[in-house]
Amino acid sequence: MSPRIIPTHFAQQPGWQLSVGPARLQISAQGAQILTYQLVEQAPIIWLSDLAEFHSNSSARGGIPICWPWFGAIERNPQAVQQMTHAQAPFHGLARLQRWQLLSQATTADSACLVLQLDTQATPLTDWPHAARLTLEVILTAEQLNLQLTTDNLGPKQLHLSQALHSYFAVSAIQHVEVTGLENCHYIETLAHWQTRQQTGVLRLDGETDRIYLQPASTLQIVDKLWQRQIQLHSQHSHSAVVWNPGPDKAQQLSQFDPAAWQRMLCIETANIWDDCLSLAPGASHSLDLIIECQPLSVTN
Ligand SMILES: O=P(O)(O)OC[C@H]1O[C@@H](O)[C@H](O)[C@@H](O)[C@@H]1O
Repeated sequence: MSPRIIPTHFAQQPGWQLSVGPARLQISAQGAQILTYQLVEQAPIIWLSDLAEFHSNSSARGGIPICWPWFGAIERNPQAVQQMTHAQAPFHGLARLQRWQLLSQATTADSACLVLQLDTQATPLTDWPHAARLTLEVILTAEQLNLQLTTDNLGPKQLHLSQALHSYFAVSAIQHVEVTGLENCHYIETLAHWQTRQQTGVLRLDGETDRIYLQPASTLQIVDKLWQRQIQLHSQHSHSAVVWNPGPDKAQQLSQFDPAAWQRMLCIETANIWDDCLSLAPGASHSLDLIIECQPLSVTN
């Protein structure tokens, strides 16, 4: 079957289903949020909560929400980012709360490409009165998912922002997973007074984890021994990454989240945060690139 893009809905939210060879992807116009990504007859690569809800003005739990024009709590961002909005600013910014516009869609013999846009000059954001264009280009092939998130500063002043592609990955069981590519990196331990620490060896998770890694390798891997597979994240123009898992206690408080689901997911968020925030002069633009691919462990190890 040749590559396809089919319009669909997630509850009342418009979206699209992309298929290329064995690769399947679903994306919603709400937040330009990728909801699912997997290869047919294999376990999902991107995790979507069984309890996910699809509403306007909010994001579904799972997939790849886009955090922009700030990441996390506004007060944890540099002053310059904070000054672009007000104190009541919602967690993870405004982009995931908006419905994005479809700019283009196309297929080739071996790919499907969809481009969504949020233009704050055409449709101003009341909590962030600046002119910018945010564009997500999604290119799906049989082997890879390619994402490019571009910010263009359309206004007359410097733009200061933080952002992340907040990817939720599916894992067999969190205790059987290792993350490589973070060895020796410094990280901010947000669960211990935001202290700076240093990673020794590969990362194994055994409970709540919420860390900002600084200067990670450009390729990170989730090595899943039970599922005998490796998910690779190749990034460009990102020098920070968040690793998040709610663990058993926080899982009970999360919206749209089965309390046991923390054992089956892991977020690795490809980011520009902390001392990696963006500062864009008038007319300047920045593209954050992420390629996700999944291979059997026997091929790579
Ligand atoms: O529930 P939200 O707003 O989608 O956020 C989920 C998580 O997102 C992560 O990026 C943060 O590091 C966590 O602290 C946070 O809990």
